[in-house]
Amino acid sequence: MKVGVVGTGLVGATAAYALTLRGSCSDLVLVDKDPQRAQAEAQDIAHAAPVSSGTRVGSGGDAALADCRVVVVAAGANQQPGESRLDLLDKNAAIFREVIPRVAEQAPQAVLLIATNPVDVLTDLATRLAPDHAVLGSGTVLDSARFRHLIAERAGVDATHVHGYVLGEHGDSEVLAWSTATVAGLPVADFMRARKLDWSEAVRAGIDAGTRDAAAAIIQGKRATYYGIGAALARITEAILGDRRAVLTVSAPTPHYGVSLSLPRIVGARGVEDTLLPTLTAEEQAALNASAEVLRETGRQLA
Ligand SMILES: NC(=O)C1=CN([C@@H]2O[C@H](COP(=O)(O)OP(=O)(O)OC[C@H]3O[C@@H](n4cnc5c(N)ncnc54)[C@H](O)[C@@H]3O)[C@@H](O)[C@H]2O)C=CC1
Ligand SMILES: CC(=O)C(=O)O
Repeated sequence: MKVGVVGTGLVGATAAYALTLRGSCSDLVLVDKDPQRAQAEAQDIAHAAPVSSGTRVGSGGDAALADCRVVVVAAGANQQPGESRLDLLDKNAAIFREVIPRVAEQAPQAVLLIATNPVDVLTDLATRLAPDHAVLGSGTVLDSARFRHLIAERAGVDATHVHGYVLGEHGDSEVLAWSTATVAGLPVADFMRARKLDWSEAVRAGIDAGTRDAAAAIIQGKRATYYGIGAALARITEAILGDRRAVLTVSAPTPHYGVSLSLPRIVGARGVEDTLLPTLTAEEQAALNASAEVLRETGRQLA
């Protein structure tokens, strides 16, 4: 149950911390182009292990990734205030062309879990660079969590009892699939009506903006996001290690759309085990088609 994290900046280190606190794996190895950074993060996180899970945490070069079952890739630049995720494409694609073949060689059995942005386009690229590996991206797992959190606040219930999927790009064109949203098993609109809670257009618009613009707002306030994605990466990793068949909106190559994007998928030992096609309204489906086109167009710029 060994996991590697490549790129131990804010996202990679926070994912490693979450994996350690949750006891997701027995061994964790941190790798970065700055070995001192990886070593220092590993030391710091290792000090959380005796008071949490006992996970063995270390660092090393690429060779330390041998025997990993999952490698989380969070290497690369993050957004500056005002930048979109797609603006990161050129620099992070260059990093991936260098990093992914090395990771694939050192960790031949690993599922590669991509976090670096733009995550959908880089999931496609990593799939091409590591054709013998299972590859998936964190996709909209984080966005779906943001969506659920905001609905839960309005509904006044525990967010773990709220479900709902964000589909398509992890980015500006993402689709909040309201028709999939439920609270305690009820369609969200029915729940709100039954509880006499405000479910006006303005409330829904606020949830849309709060989900779609969350990253920009957090980056404006503290320059980066990392706690939400750290927990999401730990959750996806656990689904793979434990063959949990968890339903998560991860990103993966999707022949129907000709690109990697997020749909609800069953995640297990081989990464994506199956893809679910939710019944969407005509409006949601049109928005998903448009989101796929944004990603296809961005992918063409890369080719
Ligand atoms: N998928 C998602 O939902 C999210 C994705 N991200 C993305 O995660 C990525 C990382 O973000 P942060 O950790 O905030 O950035 P950061 O700048 O804190 O860390 C990036 C790390 O990558 C390392 N790195 C760069 N080139 C490398 C190479 N060739 N080999 C190994 N390591 C290398 C750097 O040394 C640095 O430690 C960004 O692309 C960011 O946009 C961030 C939040 C959410
Ligand atoms: C930065 C980013 O992709 C996010 O927080 O959603």
